[in-house]
Amino acid sequence: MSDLLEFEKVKKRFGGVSALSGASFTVPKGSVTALLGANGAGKSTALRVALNLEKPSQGLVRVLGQDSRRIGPVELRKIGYVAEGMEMPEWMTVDQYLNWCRPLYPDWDRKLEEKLRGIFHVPSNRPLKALSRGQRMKAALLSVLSYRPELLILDEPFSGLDPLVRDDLTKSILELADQDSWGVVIATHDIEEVERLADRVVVMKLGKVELAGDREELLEKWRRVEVLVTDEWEEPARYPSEWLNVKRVGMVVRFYESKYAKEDLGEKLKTHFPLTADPALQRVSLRDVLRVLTKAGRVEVGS
Ligand SMILES: Nc1ncnc2c1ncn2[C@@H]1O[C@H](COP(=O)(O)OP(=O)(O)OP(=O)(O)O)[C@@H](O)[C@H]1O
Repeated sequence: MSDLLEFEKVKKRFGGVSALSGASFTVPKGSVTALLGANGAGKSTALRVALNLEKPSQGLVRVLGQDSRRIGPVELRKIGYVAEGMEMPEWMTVDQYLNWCRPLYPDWDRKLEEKLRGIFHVPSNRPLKALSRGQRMKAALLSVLSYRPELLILDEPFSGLDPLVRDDLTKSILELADQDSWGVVIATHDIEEVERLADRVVVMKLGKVELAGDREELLEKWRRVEVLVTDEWEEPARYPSEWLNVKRVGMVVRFYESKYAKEDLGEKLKTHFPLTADPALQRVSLRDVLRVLTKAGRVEVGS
């Protein structure tokens, strides 16, 4: 099994609301997959279906190779789930909470727990209800990372946290991701976090997957192109549909090529800019790709 999580044409309806409308994507072993999309795109629902907190109305979700509707304690011991605003036993102190969690997980790694405590500095004798948002998130992550889950499912874990806390959390996750053959799926609006953490992206829109794949492969297909035109140049009636956000400012035409292949782009440039010299090509960031696609109405990512 190389995919820890597989969604096959999954639909989920809540009464008249379609939260998932045929979503398909995978989270392979060894990957950190970011689940992106505007508010209401279906990210949390997808993760809840994966955890069997909701049943799919149609389609199939496999989690660690099992139909999500059949997963039970055995699988759940290998899955870590942390979501913003998740319920925790508020009256327990962090120490009591970890003491309570430890025997539930045969793979609990005491050394790793100590190491993470050293990094996170969560006040151990304070009840969970008295912790700040960041401290709560750290306590929650501590309680799942310590049993080295095969699949870590995070729903908006960093929203509203200060940059230093986010750094701590990101580092700990990446450290684990390096060591083990495990996988992470993280629903987020935070593109910066995605750029640092994820090697795969899945972008959802209205319950469907609009774009999915390896981050580097995706970025390799994109270039920002700048062409210097002359007075004789006549603007073509149409540009190739894979050229997005085409703009002319003075004698410069700029656009984003979204299906970059060196020779192919050379040919297209010759056709549309026959008289011009070498164009300037630049690689782009994931943030740019998502911004341009959002503008073109292809996807929505939110903030
Ligand atoms: N229990 C529910 N009952 C009714 N509708 C729901 C329920 N859960 C989710 N929905 C609806 O399903 C759609 C998808 O919601 P979901 O929470 O999965 O989106 P999301 O991508 O996680 O959004 P956000 O980024 O705002 O967290 C929304 O229209 C939401 O209102």
